[in-house]
Amino acid sequence: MRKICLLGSTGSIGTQTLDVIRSHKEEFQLIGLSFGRNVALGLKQIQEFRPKVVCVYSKEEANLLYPDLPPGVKVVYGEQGLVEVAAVCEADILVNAVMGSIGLKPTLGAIESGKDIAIANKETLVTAGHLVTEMAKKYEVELIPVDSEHSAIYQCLHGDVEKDVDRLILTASGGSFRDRSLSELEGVTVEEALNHPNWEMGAKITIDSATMMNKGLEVIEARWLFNIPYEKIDVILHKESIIHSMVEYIDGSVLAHLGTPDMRVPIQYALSKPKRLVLHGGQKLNLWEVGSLHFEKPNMERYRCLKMAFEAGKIGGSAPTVLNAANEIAVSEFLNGNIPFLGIDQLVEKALSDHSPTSDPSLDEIVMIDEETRNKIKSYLN
Ligand SMILES: NC(=O)C1=CN([C@@H]2O[C@H](COP(=O)(O)OP(=O)(O)OC[C@H]3O[C@@H](n4cnc5c(N)ncnc54)[C@H](OP(=O)(O)O)[C@@H]3O)[C@@H](O)[C@H]2O)C=CC1
Ligand SMILES: CC(=O)[C@@H](O)[C@H](O)COP(=O)(O)O
Ligand SMILES: [Mn+2]
Repeated sequence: MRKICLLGSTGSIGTQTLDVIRSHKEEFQLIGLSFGRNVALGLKQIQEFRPKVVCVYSKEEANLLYPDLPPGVKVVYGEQGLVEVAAVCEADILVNAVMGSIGLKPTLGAIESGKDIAIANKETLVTAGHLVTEMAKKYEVELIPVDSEHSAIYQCLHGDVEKDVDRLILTASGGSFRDRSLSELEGVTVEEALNHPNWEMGAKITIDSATMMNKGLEVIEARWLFNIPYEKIDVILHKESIIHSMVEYIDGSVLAHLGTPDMRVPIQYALSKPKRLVLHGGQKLNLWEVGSLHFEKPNMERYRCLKMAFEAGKIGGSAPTVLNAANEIAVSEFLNGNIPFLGIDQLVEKALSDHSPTSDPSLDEIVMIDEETRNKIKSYLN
């Protein structure tokens, strides 16, 4: 029985993780969970799964929970609470499915307490990949990818990444505006941007897919998860999202992972690997129905966020921290209707050009630079 702690239980990845746990009760037990402000859903989850410890956004949400809380459930809150639930609870594995760099400290805390990390929360690896991977090595825990592309690569990897692999090839759907030119993006609405062609996901990642910042963050995520240089990471447009990513070996062989777009597959594999379990309610891939698959080289001038992510990744140090923090705020401003869609990459570009990167930043430096960047973006808007 694998004991699981889940951060971000009310979100897209969180609810699908609970589906997996629910459908394999003989394999998995939920020990701790966290959510933010969705008390109504969070309470139902607590009543169903009876975790020992729960973290919510603030004291306000904790107070809303108390009257209906089953006996024996401990409630904590805030950033410190997230670290506590991730580190203290007696789980074997942490599923980190919160959105944003708020996931960094709980990840480090869980690693220090010896838990493996099933990581969906890519922003944590983007903002501080060097710290997370160093610490995982030190405490001998595994970082297991949940992101579909990285899970695909993980499943295609055999042998020595350094010696045998020529390239990782990340597939990209192109997002909601893939059939429009840059000039056609002026005035697009939040609703249009949230209409992803292949995946149903949380709002922030859906906007990231539309700007292709998602793929940029995934390039940086791949660099850290697989300890591979940027020169060996490529992105290819593949509009069907059937091939989830590929590994090209030095002998020219390319291994790919295919499947219908369903995040429960990589979530379940991260929890059960190397064992494979039946995906209850899943749809098998029917290639006759799919018919053909398409591939295209992305135009870096069209997908400026992807270009900036490659550049920031190659600069390294604190540059990816700035890229990520600026993007988190810019996306939230777009979702709140305060800036146009095309304002997102402009704000990220400005934040990067105003920053002098520090090499090998410490945790304190990362936290400071992340906060400074968020404030800077808000000041540009004022
Ligand atoms: N959705 C997907 O298919 C994929 C997602 N990912 C990655 O997984 C992560 C989660 O994505 P997704 O599930 O789509 O996101 P959602 O927005 O759907 O869910 C986010 C979860 O995090 C909680 N949360 C958000 N902010 C805070 C905070 N400040 N403090 C505590 N909890 C918080 C939310 O709580 P509440 O709603 O209760 O406020 C919710 O439970 C992201 O990093 C994303 O990039 C990666 C691959 C695929
Ligand atoms: C499901 C998943 O892993 C997402 O990150 C997905 O890849 C988004 O799709 P695109 O970024 O390719 O549009
Ligand atoms: Mn992905």
